Amino acid sequence: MVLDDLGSSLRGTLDKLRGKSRISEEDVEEVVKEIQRSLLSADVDVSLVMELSDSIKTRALEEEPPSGTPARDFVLRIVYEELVDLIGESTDLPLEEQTILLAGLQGSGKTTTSAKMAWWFSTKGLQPAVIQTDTFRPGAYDQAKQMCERAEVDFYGDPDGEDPVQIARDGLEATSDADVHIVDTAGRHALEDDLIAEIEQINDVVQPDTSLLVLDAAIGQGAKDQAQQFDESIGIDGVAITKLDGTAKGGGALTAVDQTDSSIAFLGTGEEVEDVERFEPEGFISRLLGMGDLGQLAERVERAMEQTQVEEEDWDPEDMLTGQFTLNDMQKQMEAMNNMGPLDQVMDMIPGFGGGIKDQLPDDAMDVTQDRMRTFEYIMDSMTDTEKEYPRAIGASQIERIARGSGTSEEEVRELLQQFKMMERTIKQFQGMGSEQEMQRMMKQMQQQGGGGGGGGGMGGMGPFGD
Ligand SMILES: Nc1nc2c(ncn2[C@@H]2O[C@H](COP(=O)(O)OP(=O)(O)OP(=O)(O)O)[C@@H](O)[C@H]2O)c(=O)[nH]1
Repeated sequence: MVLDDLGSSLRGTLDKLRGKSRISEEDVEEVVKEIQRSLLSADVDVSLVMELSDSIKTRALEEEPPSGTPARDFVLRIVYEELVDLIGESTDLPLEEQTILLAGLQGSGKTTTSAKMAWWFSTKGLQPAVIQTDTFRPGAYDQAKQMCERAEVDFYGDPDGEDPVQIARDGLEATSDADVHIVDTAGRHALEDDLIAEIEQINDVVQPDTSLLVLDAAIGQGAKDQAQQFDESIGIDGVAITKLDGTAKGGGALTAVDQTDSSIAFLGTGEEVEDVERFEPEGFISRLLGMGDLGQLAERVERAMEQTQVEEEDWDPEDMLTGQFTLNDMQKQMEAMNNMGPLDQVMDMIPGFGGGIKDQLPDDAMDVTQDRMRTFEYIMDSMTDTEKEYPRAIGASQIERIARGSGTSEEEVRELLQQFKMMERTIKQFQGMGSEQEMQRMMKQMQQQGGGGGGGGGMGGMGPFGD
Protein backbone atom coordinates (compact mmCIF):
# COMPACT_ATOMS: atom_id res chain seq x y z
CA MET A 1 0.00 0.00 0.00
CA VAL A 2 1.23 3.48 -0.82
CA LEU A 3 3.43 4.99 1.86
CA ASP A 4 2.90 1.89 3.95
CA ASP A 5 6.24 2.41 5.54
CA LEU A 6 5.17 5.83 6.75
CA GLY A 7 2.23 4.31 8.56
CA SER A 8 4.18 1.73 10.53
CA SER A 9 7.28 3.81 11.28
CA LEU A 10 5.23 6.80 12.30
CA ARG A 11 3.07 4.72 14.57
CA GLY A 12 6.23 3.50 16.27
CA THR A 13 7.54 7.03 16.75
CA LEU A 14 4.22 8.37 17.92
CA ASP A 15 3.88 5.54 20.39
CA LYS A 16 6.95 6.85 22.15
CA LEU A 17 4.88 9.94 22.98
CA ARG A 18 2.33 7.84 24.84
CA GLY A 19 1.81 9.02 28.38
CA LYS A 20 3.37 12.43 27.75
CA SER A 21 1.25 15.50 28.15
CA ARG A 22 3.75 17.97 26.69
CA ILE A 23 5.98 17.56 23.68
CA SER A 24 9.52 18.79 23.52
CA GLU A 25 11.31 20.16 20.48
CA GLU A 26 13.26 16.90 20.42
CA ASP A 27 10.07 14.84 20.21
CA VAL A 28 8.84 16.91 17.29
CA GLU A 29 12.22 16.62 15.55
CA GLU A 30 12.06 12.86 15.86
CA VAL A 31 8.55 12.62 14.43
CA VAL A 32 9.42 14.96 11.57
CA LYS A 33 12.60 13.06 10.77
CA GLU A 34 10.63 9.82 10.61
CA ILE A 35 8.12 11.38 8.24
CA GLN A 36 10.90 12.73 6.03
CA ARG A 37 12.65 9.37 5.91
CA SER A 38 9.51 7.47 4.98
CA LEU A 39 8.29 9.96 2.40
CA LEU A 40 11.68 10.18 0.71
CA SER A 41 12.01 6.41 0.55
CA ALA A 42 8.52 6.29 -0.98
CA ASP A 43 9.83 8.59 -3.75
CA VAL A 44 7.99 11.72 -2.72
CA ASP A 45 9.57 14.85 -4.15
CA VAL A 46 12.11 16.47 -1.79
CA SER A 47 10.56 19.93 -1.88
CA LEU A 48 7.14 18.48 -1.03
CA VAL A 49 8.66 16.60 1.89
CA MET A 50 10.32 19.73 3.23
CA GLU A 51 7.13 21.74 2.89
CA LEU A 52 5.14 19.13 4.80
CA SER A 53 7.67 18.61 7.55
CA ASP A 54 8.07 22.38 8.08
CA SER A 55 4.35 22.85 8.57
CA ILE A 56 4.14 19.93 10.99
CA LYS A 57 7.08 21.22 12.98
CA THR A 58 5.78 24.78 13.17
CA ARG A 59 2.28 23.74 14.17
CA ALA A 60 3.39 21.14 16.75
CA LEU A 61 5.62 23.68 18.47
CA GLU A 62 3.53 26.80 18.19
CA GLU A 63 -0.02 25.57 18.60
CA GLU A 64 -1.31 25.03 22.08
CA PRO A 65 -2.79 21.52 22.52
CA PRO A 66 -6.38 21.66 23.79
CA SER A 67 -6.31 21.01 27.52
CA GLY A 68 -6.32 17.36 28.46
CA THR A 69 -5.19 16.24 24.99
CA PRO A 70 -2.30 13.76 25.23
CA ALA A 71 0.80 14.80 23.25
CA ARG A 72 0.52 11.77 20.98
CA ASP A 73 -3.05 12.57 19.91
CA PHE A 74 -2.18 16.21 19.38
CA VAL A 75 0.76 15.42 17.08
CA LEU A 76 -1.17 12.67 15.31
CA ARG A 77 -3.96 15.13 14.58
CA ILE A 78 -1.52 17.63 13.10
CA VAL A 79 0.20 14.97 10.98
CA TYR A 80 -3.22 13.76 9.81
CA GLU A 81 -4.40 17.26 8.86
CA GLU A 82 -1.19 18.14 7.07
CA LEU A 83 -1.18 14.88 5.11
CA VAL A 84 -4.81 15.41 4.11
CA ASP A 85 -3.82 18.90 3.05
CA LEU A 86 -0.84 17.61 1.03
CA ILE A 87 -2.84 14.92 -0.74
CA GLY A 88 -5.83 17.19 -1.23
CA GLU A 89 -9.40 16.43 -2.11
CA SER A 90 -10.41 13.48 -4.23
CA THR A 91 -10.92 14.33 -7.94
CA ASP A 92 -14.47 15.52 -8.42
CA LEU A 93 -16.42 12.87 -10.32
CA PRO A 94 -20.15 13.54 -9.95
CA LEU A 95 -22.43 10.54 -10.28
CA GLU A 96 -23.99 11.76 -13.51
CA GLU A 97 -23.49 11.78 -17.27
CA GLN A 98 -19.88 12.43 -18.17
CA THR A 99 -16.92 11.53 -20.35
CA ILE A 100 -13.57 10.54 -18.88
CA LEU A 101 -10.36 10.23 -20.88
CA LEU A 102 -7.50 8.06 -19.61
CA ALA A 103 -3.90 8.86 -20.50
CA GLY A 104 -0.61 7.28 -19.50
CA LEU A 105 2.43 5.37 -20.60
CA GLN A 106 2.38 1.77 -21.80
CA GLY A 107 1.70 -0.73 -19.06
CA SER A 108 0.68 1.88 -16.50
CA GLY A 109 -2.68 0.12 -16.18
CA LYS A 110 -5.02 2.27 -18.31
CA THR A 111 -6.97 -0.59 -19.86
CA THR A 112 -7.43 -2.33 -16.53
CA THR A 113 -8.36 0.95 -14.86
CA SER A 114 -10.95 1.82 -17.52
CA ALA A 115 -12.81 -1.45 -16.87
CA LYS A 116 -12.43 -1.05 -13.09
CA MET A 117 -13.79 2.48 -13.19
CA ALA A 118 -16.69 1.37 -15.36
CA TRP A 119 -17.43 -1.37 -12.83
CA TRP A 120 -17.26 1.18 -10.00
CA PHE A 121 -19.70 3.55 -11.74
CA SER A 122 -22.04 0.62 -12.41
CA THR A 123 -22.12 -0.14 -8.67
CA LYS A 124 -23.35 3.42 -8.21
CA GLY A 125 -26.33 2.77 -10.46
CA LEU A 126 -24.95 4.41 -13.61
CA GLN A 127 -24.61 2.87 -17.05
CA PRO A 128 -20.98 3.17 -18.10
CA ALA A 129 -19.32 2.23 -21.39
CA VAL A 130 -15.65 1.73 -22.12
CA ILE A 131 -14.33 2.85 -25.50
CA GLN A 132 -11.04 1.22 -26.38
CA THR A 133 -8.98 3.28 -28.85
CA ASP A 134 -5.67 1.45 -28.42
CA THR A 135 -4.66 0.34 -31.92
CA PHE A 136 -1.00 0.23 -30.94
CA ARG A 137 -0.78 -2.73 -28.57
CA PRO A 138 -1.95 -6.05 -30.00
CA GLY A 139 -4.14 -7.64 -27.40
CA ALA A 140 -5.45 -4.41 -25.90
CA TYR A 141 -8.82 -4.91 -27.61
CA ASP A 142 -9.30 -8.45 -26.29
CA GLN A 143 -8.10 -7.53 -22.83
CA ALA A 144 -10.48 -4.59 -22.55
CA LYS A 145 -13.39 -6.58 -23.99
CA GLN A 146 -12.89 -9.44 -21.55
CA MET A 147 -12.56 -7.19 -18.55
CA CYS A 148 -15.68 -5.27 -19.53
CA GLU A 149 -17.56 -8.54 -19.88
CA ARG A 150 -16.44 -9.49 -16.40
CA ALA A 151 -17.49 -6.07 -15.13
CA GLU A 152 -20.78 -6.43 -17.02
CA VAL A 153 -20.45 -3.03 -18.64
CA ASP A 154 -20.82 -1.86 -22.25
CA PHE A 155 -17.76 -1.94 -24.44
CA TYR A 156 -16.82 -0.54 -27.82
CA GLY A 157 -13.68 -1.22 -29.79
CA ASP A 158 -12.65 -2.08 -33.33
CA PRO A 159 -10.08 -4.88 -33.58
CA ASP A 160 -9.43 -4.05 -37.23
CA GLY A 161 -9.50 -0.28 -36.91
CA GLU A 162 -6.30 1.65 -37.47
CA ASP A 163 -7.36 5.17 -36.63
CA PRO A 164 -7.83 5.71 -32.87
CA VAL A 165 -9.50 9.08 -33.43
CA GLN A 166 -12.11 7.51 -35.68
CA ILE A 167 -12.66 4.69 -33.15
CA ALA A 168 -13.24 7.28 -30.43
CA ARG A 169 -15.77 9.10 -32.62
CA ASP A 170 -17.58 5.88 -33.59
CA GLY A 171 -17.42 4.62 -30.02
CA LEU A 172 -19.20 7.65 -28.61
CA GLU A 173 -21.92 7.26 -31.18
CA ALA A 174 -22.27 3.50 -30.71
CA THR A 175 -22.57 3.81 -26.94
CA SER A 176 -24.83 6.86 -26.87
CA ASP A 177 -27.18 5.02 -24.48
CA ALA A 178 -24.53 4.98 -21.78
CA ASP A 179 -24.26 7.84 -19.33
CA VAL A 180 -20.60 7.53 -18.34
CA HIS A 181 -18.13 7.19 -21.22
CA ILE A 182 -14.64 6.07 -20.33
CA VAL A 183 -12.18 6.42 -23.19
CA ASP A 184 -9.05 4.28 -22.97
CA THR A 185 -6.07 5.34 -25.07
CA ALA A 186 -2.87 3.73 -26.27
CA GLY A 187 0.39 4.09 -24.38
CA ARG A 188 4.00 4.12 -25.50
CA HIS A 189 7.21 3.27 -23.71
CA ALA A 190 8.18 6.89 -23.44
CA LEU A 191 6.66 10.23 -24.14
CA GLU A 192 7.04 10.14 -27.89
CA ASP A 193 5.69 12.93 -30.04
CA ASP A 194 3.24 10.68 -31.85
CA LEU A 195 1.69 9.59 -28.54
CA ILE A 196 1.14 13.19 -27.56
CA ALA A 197 -0.20 14.12 -31.02
CA GLU A 198 -2.58 11.14 -30.93
CA ILE A 199 -3.98 11.87 -27.52
CA GLU A 200 -4.46 15.54 -28.39
CA GLN A 201 -6.56 14.54 -31.38
CA ILE A 202 -8.61 12.09 -29.34
CA ASN A 203 -9.04 14.78 -26.72
CA ASP A 204 -10.42 17.17 -29.37
CA VAL A 205 -12.96 14.63 -30.55
CA VAL A 206 -13.99 13.30 -27.15
CA GLN A 207 -14.07 16.65 -25.31
CA PRO A 208 -13.81 14.90 -21.92
CA ASP A 209 -15.22 16.38 -18.74
CA THR A 210 -12.29 14.85 -16.88
CA SER A 211 -8.87 13.65 -18.01
CA LEU A 212 -7.09 11.23 -15.73
CA LEU A 213 -3.43 10.32 -15.81
CA VAL A 214 -2.91 6.65 -14.96
CA LEU A 215 0.31 6.03 -13.05
CA ASP A 216 1.93 2.86 -11.79
CA ALA A 217 2.51 3.30 -8.04
CA ALA A 218 6.09 2.14 -8.48
CA ILE A 219 6.97 5.10 -10.69
CA GLY A 220 9.48 7.41 -9.09
CA GLN A 221 10.46 10.90 -10.03
CA GLY A 222 9.77 10.13 -13.72
CA ALA A 223 6.18 10.93 -12.83
CA LYS A 224 7.00 14.61 -12.81
CA ASP A 225 7.92 14.84 -16.52
CA GLN A 226 5.04 12.64 -17.60
CA ALA A 227 2.58 14.63 -15.58
CA GLN A 228 3.88 17.89 -16.97
CA GLN A 229 3.77 16.76 -20.61
CA PHE A 230 0.28 15.29 -20.43
CA ASP A 231 -0.92 18.30 -18.50
CA GLU A 232 0.42 20.69 -21.15
CA SER A 233 -1.12 18.73 -24.00
CA ILE A 234 -4.58 17.76 -22.72
CA GLY A 235 -4.84 19.13 -19.17
CA ILE A 236 -4.85 16.61 -16.32
CA ASP A 237 -7.65 16.82 -13.73
CA GLY A 238 -6.74 13.81 -11.66
CA VAL A 239 -4.55 10.77 -11.20
CA ALA A 240 -5.42 7.09 -10.93
CA ILE A 241 -2.68 5.21 -9.07
CA THR A 242 -2.43 1.53 -10.02
CA LYS A 243 -0.67 -1.55 -8.61
CA LEU A 244 -0.76 -0.37 -5.04
CA ASP A 245 -0.91 -4.02 -4.04
CA GLY A 246 2.62 -4.49 -5.33
CA THR A 247 4.58 -1.62 -3.86
CA ALA A 248 5.10 0.30 -0.67
CA LYS A 249 5.99 3.41 -2.64
CA GLY A 250 3.56 5.60 -4.54
CA GLY A 251 5.30 8.89 -3.86
CA GLY A 252 5.78 9.53 -7.58
CA ALA A 253 2.03 9.75 -7.95
CA LEU A 254 1.89 12.39 -5.21
CA THR A 255 4.51 14.35 -7.11
CA ALA A 256 2.36 14.12 -10.26
CA VAL A 257 -0.64 15.39 -8.33
CA ASP A 258 1.39 18.33 -7.11
CA GLN A 259 2.88 19.00 -10.54
CA THR A 260 -0.51 19.11 -12.28
CA ASP A 261 -2.20 20.81 -9.37
CA SER A 262 -4.75 18.01 -9.56
CA SER A 263 -5.89 15.27 -7.18
CA ILE A 264 -6.18 11.51 -6.84
CA ALA A 265 -9.31 9.92 -8.30
CA PHE A 266 -8.94 6.14 -7.98
CA LEU A 267 -6.61 3.58 -6.43
CA GLY A 268 -5.99 0.22 -8.11
CA THR A 269 -5.18 -2.63 -5.75
CA GLY A 270 -5.15 -5.76 -7.92
CA GLU A 271 -5.75 -7.25 -11.34
CA GLU A 272 -9.48 -7.94 -11.01
CA VAL A 273 -12.19 -5.46 -12.00
CA GLU A 274 -13.35 -5.11 -8.42
CA ASP A 275 -9.86 -4.21 -7.18
CA VAL A 276 -10.46 -0.49 -7.23
CA GLU A 277 -11.27 2.14 -4.68
CA ARG A 278 -12.46 5.65 -5.11
CA PHE A 279 -9.84 7.78 -3.42
CA GLU A 280 -11.06 9.39 -0.20
CA PRO A 281 -8.28 11.41 1.44
CA GLU A 282 -9.56 11.26 5.01
CA GLY A 283 -10.14 7.51 5.00
CA PHE A 284 -6.89 6.90 3.17
CA ILE A 285 -4.77 8.87 5.60
CA SER A 286 -6.59 7.41 8.59
CA ARG A 287 -5.76 3.97 7.30
CA LEU A 288 -2.18 4.97 6.73
CA LEU A 289 -1.89 6.18 10.29
CA GLY A 290 -3.59 3.06 11.65
CA MET A 291 -6.83 4.81 12.50
CA GLY A 292 -8.98 2.62 10.22
CA ASP A 293 -11.25 3.47 7.32
CA LEU A 294 -14.83 2.65 8.17
CA GLY A 295 -16.20 3.99 4.92
CA GLN A 296 -14.25 1.60 2.72
CA LEU A 297 -14.78 -1.28 5.10
CA ALA A 298 -18.54 -0.78 5.06
CA GLU A 299 -18.51 -0.66 1.27
CA ARG A 300 -16.51 -3.88 1.02
CA VAL A 301 -18.68 -5.69 3.53
CA GLU A 302 -21.75 -4.58 1.65
CA ARG A 303 -20.34 -5.95 -1.59
CA ALA A 304 -19.12 -9.16 0.05
CA MET A 305 -22.52 -9.78 1.51
CA GLU A 306 -24.11 -9.50 -1.88
CA GLN A 307 -21.59 -11.93 -3.30
CA THR A 308 -21.34 -14.45 -0.52
CA GLN A 309 -24.02 -16.98 -1.10
CA VAL A 310 -24.65 -17.97 2.44
CA GLU A 311 -27.99 -18.32 4.06
CA GLU A 312 -28.96 -15.29 6.10
CA GLU A 313 -28.97 -17.16 9.36
CA ASP A 314 -25.66 -18.78 8.57
CA TRP A 315 -23.41 -15.78 8.64
CA ASP A 316 -23.41 -12.87 10.96
CA PRO A 317 -20.31 -10.67 11.04
CA GLU A 318 -20.89 -10.05 14.69
CA ASP A 319 -20.08 -13.70 15.27
CA MET A 320 -16.49 -12.83 14.63
CA LEU A 321 -16.47 -11.12 17.99
CA THR A 322 -18.48 -13.41 20.19
CA GLY A 323 -18.83 -17.04 21.01
CA GLN A 324 -16.86 -20.09 19.99
CA PHE A 325 -15.13 -20.25 16.65
CA THR A 326 -15.49 -23.50 14.66
CA LEU A 327 -14.29 -24.81 11.30
CA ASN A 328 -17.74 -24.14 9.84
CA ASP A 329 -17.38 -20.51 10.84
CA MET A 330 -13.90 -20.37 9.40
CA GLN A 331 -15.20 -21.62 6.07
CA LYS A 332 -18.00 -19.04 5.97
CA GLN A 333 -15.66 -16.26 6.99
CA MET A 334 -13.05 -17.30 4.48
CA GLU A 335 -15.66 -17.11 1.72
CA ALA A 336 -16.90 -13.74 2.88
CA MET A 337 -13.46 -12.32 3.45
CA ASN A 338 -12.31 -13.56 0.11
CA ASN A 339 -15.11 -11.55 -1.40
CA MET A 340 -13.99 -8.49 0.54
CA GLY A 341 -10.45 -8.65 -0.82
CA PRO A 342 -7.11 -9.52 0.70
CA LEU A 343 -7.37 -9.89 4.44
CA ASP A 344 -4.52 -7.52 5.23
CA GLN A 345 -6.18 -4.75 3.22
CA VAL A 346 -9.42 -5.34 5.07
CA MET A 347 -7.62 -5.25 8.41
CA ASP A 348 -6.08 -1.89 7.58
CA MET A 349 -9.58 -0.49 7.43
CA ILE A 350 -10.56 -1.64 10.90
CA PRO A 351 -9.89 1.02 13.53
CA GLY A 352 -7.21 -0.07 15.95
CA PHE A 353 -6.39 -3.15 13.94
CA GLY A 354 -4.36 -1.80 11.05
CA GLY A 355 -1.11 -0.99 12.73
CA GLY A 356 -0.53 -2.78 15.97
CA ILE A 357 -2.10 -6.20 16.05
CA LYS A 358 -1.79 -6.87 12.32
CA ASP A 359 1.95 -6.35 12.36
CA GLN A 360 2.33 -8.96 15.09
CA LEU A 361 0.46 -11.68 13.23
CA PRO A 362 2.39 -14.27 11.25
CA ASP A 363 2.26 -13.63 7.50
CA ASP A 364 0.49 -16.97 7.02
CA ALA A 365 -2.51 -15.74 8.93
CA MET A 366 -3.33 -13.49 5.98
CA ASP A 367 -2.63 -16.06 3.36
CA VAL A 368 -6.11 -17.20 2.49
CA THR A 369 -5.95 -17.69 -1.23
CA GLN A 370 -8.64 -19.15 -3.39
CA ASP A 371 -6.63 -22.28 -4.19
CA ARG A 372 -6.09 -22.95 -0.54
CA MET A 373 -9.75 -22.39 0.11
CA ARG A 374 -10.69 -24.97 -2.47
CA THR A 375 -8.36 -27.56 -0.91
CA PHE A 376 -9.74 -26.68 2.51
CA GLU A 377 -13.26 -27.19 1.24
CA TYR A 378 -12.46 -30.70 -0.02
CA ILE A 379 -10.92 -31.49 3.35
CA MET A 380 -13.85 -30.13 5.29
CA ASP A 381 -16.27 -32.13 3.15
CA SER A 382 -14.55 -35.27 4.44
CA MET A 383 -14.92 -34.29 8.08
CA THR A 384 -17.74 -35.24 10.38
CA ASP A 385 -19.89 -32.51 11.95
CA THR A 386 -18.29 -33.17 15.33
CA GLU A 387 -14.82 -32.77 13.86
CA LYS A 388 -15.81 -29.47 12.32
CA GLU A 389 -17.30 -28.34 15.58
CA TYR A 390 -14.28 -29.42 17.66
CA PRO A 391 -11.27 -29.41 15.31
CA ARG A 392 -8.82 -29.35 18.18
CA ALA A 393 -9.84 -32.88 19.08
CA ILE A 394 -8.78 -34.27 15.67
CA GLY A 395 -5.97 -36.80 16.08
CA ALA A 396 -3.46 -38.54 13.78
CA SER A 397 -5.75 -41.41 12.70
CA GLN A 398 -8.53 -38.97 11.84
CA ILE A 399 -6.09 -36.84 9.85
CA GLU A 400 -5.11 -39.91 7.85
CA ARG A 401 -8.76 -40.79 7.15
CA ILE A 402 -9.68 -37.22 6.18
CA ALA A 403 -6.70 -36.91 3.81
CA ARG A 404 -7.61 -40.19 2.13
CA GLY A 405 -11.28 -39.26 1.85
CA SER A 406 -10.63 -35.83 0.41
CA GLY A 407 -7.82 -36.81 -1.97
CA THR A 408 -5.44 -34.41 -0.22
CA SER A 409 -2.29 -35.00 1.80
CA GLU A 410 -2.03 -35.32 5.56
CA GLU A 411 0.17 -32.25 5.46
CA GLU A 412 -2.63 -30.25 3.86
CA VAL A 413 -5.07 -31.41 6.53
CA ARG A 414 -2.56 -30.32 9.21
CA GLU A 415 -2.19 -27.01 7.40
CA LEU A 416 -5.92 -26.46 7.58
CA LEU A 417 -5.93 -27.20 11.31
CA GLN A 418 -2.99 -24.85 11.73
CA GLN A 419 -4.82 -22.13 9.79
CA PHE A 420 -7.82 -22.70 11.99
CA LYS A 421 -5.75 -22.20 15.12
CA MET A 422 -4.28 -19.00 13.76
CA MET A 423 -7.65 -17.60 12.81
CA GLU A 424 -9.03 -18.61 16.18
CA ARG A 425 -6.20 -16.71 17.84
CA THR A 426 -6.86 -13.69 15.65
CA ILE A 427 -10.54 -13.73 16.53
CA LYS A 428 -9.61 -13.94 20.21
CA GLN A 429 -7.44 -10.86 19.79
CA PHE A 430 -10.47 -9.13 18.35
CA GLN A 431 -12.51 -10.28 21.29
CA GLY A 432 -9.90 -8.96 23.67
CA MET A 433 -9.68 -5.54 22.10
CA GLY A 434 -10.58 -2.56 24.20
CA SER A 435 -12.77 -1.13 21.49
CA GLU A 436 -14.92 -4.23 21.27
CA GLN A 437 -18.12 -2.33 21.88
CA GLU A 438 -17.26 0.08 19.14
CA MET A 439 -16.46 -2.81 16.82
CA GLN A 440 -19.74 -4.50 17.57
CA ARG A 441 -21.63 -1.31 16.92
CA MET A 442 -19.76 -0.90 13.67
CA MET A 443 -20.44 -4.46 12.58
CA LYS A 444 -24.13 -4.03 13.36
CA GLN A 445 -24.24 -0.83 11.40
CA MET A 446 -22.55 -2.44 8.43
CA GLN A 447 -24.93 -5.32 8.63
CA GLN A 448 -27.87 -2.96 8.39
CA GLN A 449 -26.30 -1.09 5.53
CA GLY A 450 -25.47 -4.36 3.80
CA GLY A 451 -29.06 -5.49 4.17
CA GLY A 452 -27.98 -9.04 4.91
CA GLY A 453 -26.54 -11.04 7.67
CA GLY A 454 -29.65 -11.36 9.85
CA GLY A 455 -29.32 -11.62 13.58
CA GLY A 456 -29.23 -15.38 13.72
CA GLY A 457 -25.95 -15.76 15.49
CA GLY A 458 -25.53 -19.36 14.41
CA MET A 459 -22.47 -20.12 16.48
CA GLY A 460 -24.06 -21.94 19.34
CA GLY A 461 -22.89 -21.81 22.92
CA MET A 462 -19.41 -22.19 24.28
CA GLY A 463 -17.90 -25.57 23.58
CA PRO A 464 -15.16 -27.40 25.44
CA PHE A 465 -12.49 -25.28 23.77
CA GLY A 466 -14.31 -22.00 24.26
CA ASP A 467 -11.81 -20.14 26.29
N1 LIG B 1 -1.31 -6.18 -9.37
C1 LIG B 1 -1.89 -5.25 -10.13
N2 LIG B 1 -1.74 -5.30 -11.45
C2 LIG B 1 -2.33 -4.36 -12.20
C3 LIG B 1 -3.09 -3.30 -11.63
N3 LIG B 1 -3.54 -2.52 -12.64
C4 LIG B 1 -3.06 -3.07 -13.79
N4 LIG B 1 -2.34 -4.18 -13.54
C5 LIG B 1 -1.62 -5.06 -14.48
O1 LIG B 1 -0.65 -4.30 -15.16
C6 LIG B 1 -0.50 -4.76 -16.47
C7 LIG B 1 -0.66 -3.59 -17.45
O2 LIG B 1 -1.97 -3.10 -17.34
P1 LIG B 1 -2.79 -2.57 -18.60
O3 LIG B 1 -4.13 -2.19 -18.13
O4 LIG B 1 -2.70 -3.56 -19.72
O5 LIG B 1 -1.92 -1.30 -18.97
P2 LIG B 1 -2.12 -0.23 -20.12
O6 LIG B 1 -1.72 1.06 -19.54
O7 LIG B 1 -3.46 -0.31 -20.70
O8 LIG B 1 -1.07 -0.69 -21.18
P3 LIG B 1 -0.99 -0.23 -22.73
O9 LIG B 1 -2.29 -0.58 -23.37
O10 LIG B 1 0.14 -1.06 -23.27
O11 LIG B 1 -0.69 1.20 -22.75
C8 LIG B 1 -1.54 -5.85 -16.69
O12 LIG B 1 -0.93 -7.11 -16.54
C9 LIG B 1 -2.54 -5.61 -15.56
O13 LIG B 1 -3.16 -6.81 -15.13
C10 LIG B 1 -3.22 -3.26 -10.19
O14 LIG B 1 -3.84 -2.37 -9.59
N5 LIG B 1 -2.59 -4.26 -9.50
